[in-house]
Amino acid sequence: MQLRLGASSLAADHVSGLSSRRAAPLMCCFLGHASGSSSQWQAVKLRSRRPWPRAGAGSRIVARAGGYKVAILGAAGGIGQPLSLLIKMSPLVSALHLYDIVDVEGVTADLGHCNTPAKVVGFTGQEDLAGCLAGADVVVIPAGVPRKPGMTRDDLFSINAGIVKELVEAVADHAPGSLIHIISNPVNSTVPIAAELLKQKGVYDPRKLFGVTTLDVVRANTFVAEKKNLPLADVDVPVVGGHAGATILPLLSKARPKTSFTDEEVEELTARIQNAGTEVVEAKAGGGSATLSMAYAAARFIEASLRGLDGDGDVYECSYVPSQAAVPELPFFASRVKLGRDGVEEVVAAELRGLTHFEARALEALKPQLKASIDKGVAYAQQQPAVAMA
Ligand SMILES: NC(=O)c1ccc[n+]([C@@H]2O[C@H](COP(=O)([O-])OP(=O)(O)OC[C@H]3O[C@@H](n4cnc5c(N)ncnc54)[C@H](O)[C@@H]3O)[C@@H](O)[C@H]2O)c1
Ligand SMILES: O=C(O)C[C@H](O)C(=O)O
Repeated sequence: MQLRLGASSLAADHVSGLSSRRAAPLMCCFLGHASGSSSQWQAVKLRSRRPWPRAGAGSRIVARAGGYKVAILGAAGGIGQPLSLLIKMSPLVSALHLYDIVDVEGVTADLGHCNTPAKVVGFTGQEDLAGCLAGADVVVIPAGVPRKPGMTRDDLFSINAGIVKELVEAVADHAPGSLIHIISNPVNSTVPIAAELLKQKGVYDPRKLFGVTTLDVVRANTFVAEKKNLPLADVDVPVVGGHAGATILPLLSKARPKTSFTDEEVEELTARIQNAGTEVVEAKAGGGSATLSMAYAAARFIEASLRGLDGDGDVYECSYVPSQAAVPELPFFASRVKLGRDGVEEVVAAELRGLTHFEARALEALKPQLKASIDKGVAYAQQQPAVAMA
């Protein structure tokens, strides 16, 4: 049984009591306690559906049944804590390593009392990074400062670039084969920074580097379901481009189920999805940015990645990845990707075909902004001397 958080989730069907692996998958969320035996987990069946796109004839689930090690860097923060809890609940995870520069001991002790199988170990201070990262299958980086009202994500660059640099260099040294999920903003620049640093260290595998943009999809699904009065679990809206303002491009014309929108609805929904982060920043009034919805979204993306590693042949999520398959002039772009045993197996570039006039115009408009953020990240990393960790 697997913890499933995403609309495009597909996993072992005994959660739902379905007898056939070919049966339509269910989106479930887990409630309450887990006794240590995964069969005792409670699942809420929200709906039964097949994710986009349809499974190919050869798709199948070959479960390694978990045993994965996930490391979370920045685990004591606003995102890190609820994310750690959600990952502690995943039966796919046997080891959960938590790293932060503060407060990690308390978080580790607290989480360690949950009777789910993953063993939680806390690490703090640079000298502990090696132990935290050794053998990690997935490394998640939510470390960094969040926005306050009036700031853009790019305003975080000067602080977060250095944090991401330090942590990615440690991943290169101690967990070079892991999948790396970057949450720290500005994602449009921090992912290019990571790519350059991994190249400098000689361990770059573009299939294994991800900017986490799942929250944009989660928001788009929620807002579209509300607007069109659709069952939440039915809705799947691809969001492409990047993760800041106008670079966030929801493709409403490609939403599932097929839905028609007026021009006003497209404009209103697109603007809401693009500004949703700011909506939360303003509502928190200086208390930070999205943490709970972000933890939910990151858990969904981690779970999808683990299912890919585990051999599930039908896992798709949107993510900001190093690939020019979708837009040749942009070396990083958020697309729907197929996740497999080695990370990205395929970038679904076809999704950018047949866009509406509105979407095509928005895509053209976002390119200079996204390119500038990519170039800024690359330039930063190229000016940095690489540091080997002990
Ligand atoms: N990708 C997205 O969709 C998305 C969504 C929400 C927030 N974010 C970003 O995530 C980041 C974190 O947000 P938050 O609300 O959790 O912030 P937070 O301040 O609550 O937590 C950040 C944590 O990082 C830790 N940290 C700082 N420097 C570190 C280092 N060198 N090594 C390890 N840990 C370190 C801090 O101690 C803190 O615990 C921000 O940059 C925010 O903009 C991204
Ligand atoms: O808006 C932010 O600064 C945080 C995050 O990128 C979000 O989209 O919520």
